[in-house]
Amino acid sequence: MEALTTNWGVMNLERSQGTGPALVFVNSLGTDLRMWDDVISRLPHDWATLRMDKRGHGLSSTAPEGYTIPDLANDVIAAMDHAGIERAIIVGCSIGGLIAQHIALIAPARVVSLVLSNTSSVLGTAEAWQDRIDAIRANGMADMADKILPRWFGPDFLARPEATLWRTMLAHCDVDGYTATCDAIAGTDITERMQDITQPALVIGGAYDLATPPNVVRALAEILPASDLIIFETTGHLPAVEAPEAFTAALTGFVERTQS
Ligand SMILES: O=C(O)CC1=CCC(=O)O1
Repeated sequence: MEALTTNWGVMNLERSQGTGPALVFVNSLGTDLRMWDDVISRLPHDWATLRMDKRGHGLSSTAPEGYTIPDLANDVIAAMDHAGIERAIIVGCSIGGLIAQHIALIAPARVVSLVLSNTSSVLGTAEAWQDRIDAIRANGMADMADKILPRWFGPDFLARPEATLWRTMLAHCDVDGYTATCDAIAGTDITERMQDITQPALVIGGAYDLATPPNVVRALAEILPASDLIIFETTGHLPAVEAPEAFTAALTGFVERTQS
């Protein structure tokens, strides 16, 4: 764990050094950097990794509301600067994938390639996000966590005791941090700019994903100029948690194929 002081508060980072490829991991809404634990522990030991808790998530400070996805992309770039990582493979899940796409647009020289897990160029509708924000303000995160868990996980993982741990992570999320992040997602649609992302991309989906279903993920792969697509048959929205072996195999295969 490492603390990076920013103009909005302190960002929690974790990194490992290595002489191999550098990978930067960006997590989803309501999760913290632990979502990548079971992937990072399976990577070749000489690969360098960096991950962080977004504003209002995990051990990072909660920033005043009103920030955007480009602000969150600049937070990742600041973390890369701090870690001395000039170029990296950016691996993002859901909002993390949206942030990764923004990094490719605003700082293309920093991006070797993209791994876009369970994401799109636009996530949900502004109305649905406002409904979620209103519901959380009225009933709290624990109530929302019960509704979100079946969106996160396929039936196999939902039946396992570990699913409860992920519900707890979500239920403990800071309300202001979580809702400000929902608001940032609600204001974002970069579909028109996707042709400008020319780096190789691996797009990953899950057959049981209710948040970004396979048709949404497939459409993202089709719109990106250079992409491969994998749909996992047993997972939902968080395959890095549900099926870390398969996720890591797909990730390492892609990195080895596209490394330049
Ligand atoms: O919480 C959900 O419904 C799933 C999700 C949407 C954006 C994100 O990062 O996770």
